Amino acid sequence: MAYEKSTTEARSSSISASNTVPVVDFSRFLLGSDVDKRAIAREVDEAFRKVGFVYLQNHGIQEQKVDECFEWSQRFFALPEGVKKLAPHPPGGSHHRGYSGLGIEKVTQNVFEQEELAALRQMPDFKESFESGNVHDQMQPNIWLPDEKLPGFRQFMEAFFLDCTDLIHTILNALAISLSLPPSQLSNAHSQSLFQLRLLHYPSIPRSLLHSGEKSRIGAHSDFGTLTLLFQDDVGGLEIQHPQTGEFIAAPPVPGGVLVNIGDLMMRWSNGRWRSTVHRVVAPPELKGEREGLEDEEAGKEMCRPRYSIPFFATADPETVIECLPGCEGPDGKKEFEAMTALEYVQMRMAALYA
Ligand SMILES: O=C(O)CCC(=O)C(=O)O
Ligand SMILES: [Fe+2]
Repeated sequence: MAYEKSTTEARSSSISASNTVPVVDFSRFLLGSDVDKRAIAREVDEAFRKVGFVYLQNHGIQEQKVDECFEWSQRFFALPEGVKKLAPHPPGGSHHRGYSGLGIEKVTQNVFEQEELAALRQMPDFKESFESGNVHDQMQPNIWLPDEKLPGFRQFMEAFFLDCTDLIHTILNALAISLSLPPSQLSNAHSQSLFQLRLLHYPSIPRSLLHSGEKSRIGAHSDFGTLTLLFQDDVGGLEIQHPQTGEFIAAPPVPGGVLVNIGDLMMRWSNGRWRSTVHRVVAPPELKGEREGLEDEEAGKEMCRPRYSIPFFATADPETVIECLPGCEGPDGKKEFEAMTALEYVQMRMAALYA
């Protein structure tokens, strides 16, 4: 099954994104001189200060591998439900691996009250997901399908995990350089690379259900780790909340680019210097001609295309004490957040996701 490449319509909308979310050519960091590296580190720092998101182009992960990952994702989600459930996500939020079917997860923003969470889960996100992590992660071991159900899937995901891991460590080096810290200081605090590769599938759904709010693709939330990479297909629908105006603005796919954003843990660590920006996935923009030839009634039921995305979540080593990084203090030396370990923080957030 071929992964369909971008349409002209989706490509043209990417122009508006670059007005809001900066696009940075990361090859100058990967291959450039020390002067180039510092310049790019400054650009990334500025993007994270202003928007919390940046598109990196020429990021070093081959486009063909990203395409292949989307193809595997499509193959996985096309399997019968009964097969996908042979790799079940365990109940609860402490072991975040394996397959979650439609309507299991409800992404929430800062809702820890049990009753309120229960109410929100009446309208779960209309998506299914598969999570995998580091092969050395003993706290959250991977949960794979029996290999014969999708031969090659596990091998590919384990390799892609390493590609994404390398990119995360390189971005962390850029961030350390931007703060004039020893270049590997942040990377060293992620030495165990206890990261999470997530395959997401938002099935086709009537547009009207997304518009009316009866169903959602992914509700407004911020990510809770340090950094997230986000690969998206050409469908669109991702929106980020503009930090100044509060308005949600489209963050469509930029061909060949990966979207990178700051999570809550990094926001705390940087004393609020880098923003953990709220984002969501809504109905995608309509393609030209999509409604042509439809009667009004049918048009109302018009289906949104299915969407696939691949987020990769990074977090710091569990024992890392997250307290204001040198150089990030407020004007009067003020630290906004109390120190806590990365583990304490992540456990608090996960518990709210799957109670
Ligand atoms: O599917 C997307 O584009 C966004 C996914 C996301 O924000 C998440 O999984 O945290
Ligand atoms: Fe997210």
